[in-house]
Amino acid sequence: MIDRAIEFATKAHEGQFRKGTRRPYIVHPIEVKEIVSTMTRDEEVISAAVLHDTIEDCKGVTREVLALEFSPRVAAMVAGESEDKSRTWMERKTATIQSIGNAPREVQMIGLADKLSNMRDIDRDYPKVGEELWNRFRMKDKKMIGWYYKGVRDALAKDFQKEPVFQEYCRLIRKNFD
Ligand SMILES: Nc1nc2c(ncn2[C@@H]2O[C@H](COP(=O)(O)OP(=O)(O)O)[C@@H](OP(=O)(O)OP(=O)(O)O)[C@H]2O)c(=O)[nH]1
Repeated sequence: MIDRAIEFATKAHEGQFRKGTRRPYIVHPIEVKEIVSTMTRDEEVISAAVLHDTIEDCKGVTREVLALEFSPRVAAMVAGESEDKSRTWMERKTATIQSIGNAPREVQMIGLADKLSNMRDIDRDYPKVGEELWNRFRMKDKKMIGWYYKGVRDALAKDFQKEPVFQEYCRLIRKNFD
């Protein structure tokens, strides 16, 4: 199932790049899969990690499509990672911070892996690009971007304190946002 998910996500994200770069988008879901694999061996969770941005970002991919191609549980996990893009940045990020603390463990794991992968990108790009980096994002304000990543960190702290990937996430936030 994991191989099929990689194939599906590679096709779905074809032609997409990470914001402001020529890095093929698929690099990010693959990294999220690798981070999640350090926390679980559950194939459906690992597959959902690879697929986590397909409903949000890929034309024609819906919860129903993923339920048929993979399983209703995989589809539900990916839907749990998807933001409603008709809402504003502030509304979406506030809703994520409020919901992730009480979300099912697998949705939390994929959410944490997603944010850690983004933090690794920021940690790699910030020294090269400098303050211009924040212009890549919808919310161009470093303070607000930091507010969001810290909100997710605080919501997950009680359940993930002992996970090495959570500790790495906290370290990268301190390094780049404190
Ligand atoms: N750090 C980083 N992020 C990039 C890059 N390319 C794309 N992204 C994506 O950008 C999103 C954050 O961008 P914003 O402009 O702040 O927010 P938005 O797309 O949700 O409106 C993240 O999506 P998300 O995971 O759906 O949302 P989030 O919950 O992490 O904000 C992240 O995966 C990149 O090169 N570096």
